[in-house]
This record gives sequence, C-alpha cells and structure tokens, in this order.
Amino acid sequence: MAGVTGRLVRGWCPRAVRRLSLLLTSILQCLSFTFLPVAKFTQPFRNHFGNHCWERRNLFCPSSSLQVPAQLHMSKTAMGASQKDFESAMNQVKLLEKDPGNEVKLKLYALYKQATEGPCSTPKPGVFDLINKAKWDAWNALGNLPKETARQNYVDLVSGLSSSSDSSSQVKPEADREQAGYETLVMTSEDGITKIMLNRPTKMNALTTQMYQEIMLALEAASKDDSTITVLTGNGSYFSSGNDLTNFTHISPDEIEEKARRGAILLRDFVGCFIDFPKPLVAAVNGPAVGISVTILRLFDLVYASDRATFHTPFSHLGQTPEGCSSYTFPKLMGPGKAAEMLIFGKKLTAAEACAQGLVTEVFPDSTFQKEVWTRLKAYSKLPRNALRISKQMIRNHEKEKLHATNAEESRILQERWLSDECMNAIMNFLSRKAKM
Ligand SMILES: CCCCCCCCCCC/C=C/C(=O)SCCNC(=O)CCNC(=O)[C@H](O)C(C)(C)COP(=O)(O)OP(=O)(O)OC[C@H]1O[C@@H](n2cnc3c(N)ncnc32)[C@H](O)[C@@H]1OP(=O)(O)O
Repeated sequence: MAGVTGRLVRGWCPRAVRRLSLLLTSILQCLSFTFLPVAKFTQPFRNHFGNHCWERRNLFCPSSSLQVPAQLHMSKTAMGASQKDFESAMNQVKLLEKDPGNEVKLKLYALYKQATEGPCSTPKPGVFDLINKAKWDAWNALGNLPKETARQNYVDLVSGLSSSSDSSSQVKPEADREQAGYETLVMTSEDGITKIMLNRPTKMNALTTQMYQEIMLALEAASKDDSTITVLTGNGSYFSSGNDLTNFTHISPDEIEEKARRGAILLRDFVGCFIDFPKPLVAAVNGPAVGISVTILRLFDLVYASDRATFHTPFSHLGQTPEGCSSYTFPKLMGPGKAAEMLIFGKKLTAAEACAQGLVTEVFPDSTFQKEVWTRLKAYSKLPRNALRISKQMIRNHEKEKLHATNAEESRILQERWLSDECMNAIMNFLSRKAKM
C-alpha cells in the first residue's frame, strides 16, 4: 500500500486516480451493453448477405491485448475494382463457408452501403436499437469516402476473406499462400506492391497496442517478401486518429509505471521498424491523420495525400510530447518555427499546407486519389527492385543513428509524461466526452 501511495504521490494525483477509476467503471458498465450474446446480431446480416453457415459471435470483440494473430493471409487484391469485380465480390460473400465475425460483417455492410448509396444520410437509430445503430455507426464512420473507393475496399476485404476460407480446401500458388494472421489490418500483395491497410474504420483506425504489434509483424513480413514497394494506408474515412486513447484505460494505479515502461518499449520498437525498413515505403494518406500517424510520415519515402487529409499533432493538448522522431525530422524539414506550430501548439495542417512544408510529396483530389496513386505506384513497382532498395538505404543511412537516438529519447520522455496529471486529465476529458454522449 505504501508503495502504491508513494507512486501516486510521485506520479498521479490520488483524487484524479479515483475520478478516473469511477469514470472507467461507468464506461465499462455502458460498454457491457455491447458485449451482448449474439443470436440477435447475426440474423440481420444474413438477410443482407444470404443464408450462410456462420457461427454466432459477439458483435464487438475486446481486442486490445498483445496477442500475436491466429491466422493471416496475403491475398491478391483488386486495386481499381470495377462494377463487375464488385458484383462478383458480392456473390463470393454468399459462398463464404466460415463466419467472418460480426466486426467484418459490419465492415462489409458499411462498404456495401457506401458503394451503392454513398455517404450515410439516414437518421441515426435510437440507442436501444442496437443492431441498426451498430450498422448505422459503421456506415456513418465512412464519412465522405467516395463510392469507388468503398467498392474497391469491399472487393479487397472479400478477396482476403475468400482466400482465407479457400485455404483449407485448395493448394494455392506460392505467391498466394497463407502466411500468418492479422485482426486489425488487411495485408495484400499484387503487382510487386504489398499493401498494409489499417482496418478499424469505425474507430478512425486508432492504434491499439495489438495494432502496433501487427503493423510491426506486417512490416517484417513485407521487408522479406518479393514485392518492390510497401504501402501503408487506412480503411474508411481516416488514415488514422493516432494512438488509441483507450490504451491508457483498464490500468490500476499500481500497474501504471510498468505499463508506461512497456508502452515506451513498444513505441521505440514500432518507430524503429520504420527507421530500419529496407524497401521503398509509401504512405497513401486517404483521410485525416492524427498524432503518431503524422509524425512517422517523415520516415516514409513518399507520402501521397488525398485533398481531404489533414495533419494534426495535438501532443500538448494531451499533456504529451512529440514522437516518431518528429522532434528532429520536423524542424529539419520545415524549420523550427513551423515545426513548433505543429508539435508544440498543435496547429492542424491541410494537405496543401503539409505539401508546402515538405511533409507530403503530392496531393490528389479525393475523387481520383485511389486511382491515381495506384497507377503511379504500379509503374514505380516495375523499376529495378535492387536499385530502388539500395538508393533508399543510401539516403536513409546518413541519419539512421541520429534517428534511433531521437526515437529512444522521445520514448523515454513520453514514458514520464504518461505518468503526469496533465496527461491523465487530458485522456479523462476525451473519455468523459464519450461517456456523456
Ligand atoms: C500507459 C501507457 C501505455 C500506452 C502505450 C502506447 C504506446 C504508443 C504511444 C504512441 C504515442 C502516440 C501519440 C498520439 O498518437 S497522440 C494522438 C492521439 N489521438 C487523438 O487525440 C485523437 C482522439 N480522437 C479524436 O479527437 C476524434 O475521435 C477524431 C477527431 C479523430 C474524430 O472525431 P469524430 O467526431 O469525427 O469521430 P468520433 O470521435 O465519434 O470517433 C468515432 C469513434 O472512434 C473513436 N476514436 C477515434 N479516435 C480515437 C482514439 N485516438 N482513441 C480512442 N478512440 C478513438 C471514438 O471514441 C469513437 O468511438 P465510439 O463510436 O465508440 O464513441
């Protein structure tokens, strides 16, 4: 007890901890509504997708543990899906033998609606109409995602599901063979390009600890596969809303120091993977980016952005400090004044502003973003692979040591920040905003 109290006095104010604990209890009580058994949930999806032999599952599975994924597939993907591809994907969905789980079904539903009807404009169902609310939320979360992008994402998702369910009954060609499993990403490979797509669109692709782990595994796999270029992008309306602030919840006061220590190691390892990535790495920033999803961009070789994207690093607002090597790369890139506006004062940049500062390589209209980016990348992927790889490493090697040192220092400072009242109060504010809604 004395040890716990000591830690509280040093780090977290006890009143604030009690407040957080009460708040979390009430949030958990609210959330327990969503972990309902599920017979209720499957039927409406079957109505839409046909009568499959799907098991009953929970609609939302709590998935923020540090598990290594159970199964994963690398599948071929359609990067510019036609109406025919889309219709064929709809037929494939009906033939799936394995229940893909309610989370995936929600994504399929949302993408289908977006692809066929455009942005959600129907009234939000009442709070007790759980099924329709979940479906509405999933569709609404896609924002103004263009119909053609939704169609393509639908085809990509179905293609992944089909190859995963085929794998038990067929031997596939080498390039298509099942590799491992991800729950929070979709990883596909085609035409010399490996695409890693962040796949929590209803949470704006906020990064859970599981997601950091899966991205590291995916980068490791991509660094060794036979593709020429690796691309990171987001599913839905956001590129990513940065660190998932619920990473800070479910922590008792006596665990906090250890969690912060492990969080700092996770952060250092995660950013380290981008510093060391050996092949050309491209970010296709499909929508707004927040926090760490902005800072790491400087570690990419190309950053293509939709004109809908924004770039926001509200670290001070969260009682936190810069990471992703941005305390070194941003001032070097845009000068100390502009870097201070972003990193200290949290100024949000438009895509055009980020391009003017050199953070973004090129901006494309949202309506043609996917088509133009993938056409460009397909052409680049035909260039001699080894030359691309060696040139990238020549550019990166000048400052690798400095980047690793910066990364280690930023992670160390954040470890301390996470124990501060400023940080905890900011996270409480975000979570209580949710609890009030
Ligand atoms: C002890 C510590 C261990 C920690 C280990 C961590 C290791 C690595 C740390 C790396 C450091 C990184 C720092 C950062 O990235 S700082 C930036 C953090 N991000 C934010 O502050 C953004 C917070 N989100 C928002 O401001 C808004 O959600 C947003 C503007 C993005 C969108 O607003 P909008 O109104 O359009 O949509 P909603 O808010 O309704 O969002 C829809 C649902 O998604 C949930 N959501 C979105 N973003 C996050 C997030 N970052 N964390 C948690 N949840 C998020 C949101 O709550 C909604 O969920 P519900 O539908 O369930 O309400």
